[in-house]
Amino acid sequence: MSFANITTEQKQQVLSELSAIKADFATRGFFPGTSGNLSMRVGPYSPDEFFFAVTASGKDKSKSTPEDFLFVDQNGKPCESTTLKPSAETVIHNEIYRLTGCGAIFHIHSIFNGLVSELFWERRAVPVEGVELIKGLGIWEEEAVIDIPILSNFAEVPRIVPEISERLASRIPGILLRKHGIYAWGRDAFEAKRHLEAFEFLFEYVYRWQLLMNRK
Ligand SMILES: CSCCC(=O)C(=O)COP(=O)(O)O
Ligand SMILES: [Zn+2]
Repeated sequence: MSFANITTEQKQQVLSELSAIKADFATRGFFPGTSGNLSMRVGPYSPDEFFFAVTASGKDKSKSTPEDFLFVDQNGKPCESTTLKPSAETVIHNEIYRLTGCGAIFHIHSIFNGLVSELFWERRAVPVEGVELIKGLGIWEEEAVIDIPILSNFAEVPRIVPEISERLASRIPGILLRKHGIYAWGRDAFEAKRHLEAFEFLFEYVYRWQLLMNRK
């Protein structure tokens, strides 16, 4: 199966879903200073061969243009001739697709995800206990207790990749990079968006709970 076998309709469907999510996230202030990146897979999947649309690097993600996305392969190489550069963090998307076979991955930077990543850095995970919105991550047990993994962040993005396979926890659909941002994924864009929103809610909840507990 090569990229040439993927139909124009399949590609258009992915681009239109991603554009809608990008516009929605932009109105919510999820892309400060051009940060963040989004991707969605298209066509069949095997860990050795897959294709996805990803945001172009360094763009103002609150703007909608015909140059917002490009298609890349499992090595992060563009599938079509283009002058666009894929997100500088495409290698992270590649590794998450390779390990999980998921259908979409969304990454944003926020004050709360940055703060909790530092607050809980020593334990390398953000603990969340019994908060209802854990169900938004697809974990339905009563009073669930979860640990959201925090990974090292490096300016040289490929250095982040080895830790992903070491730390990715099967039931938690996301990883937090220290003082950087959250990567959330799902079977499709709907699920990845629900996971991202649930993570962001839980990060703010945990942060505020810590403040309450530690007030004098
Ligand atoms: C300007 S934010 C620093 C890069 C980053 O963390 C990010 O999410 C955006 O990078 P991209 O190459 O995807 O635009
Ligand atoms: Zn980032």
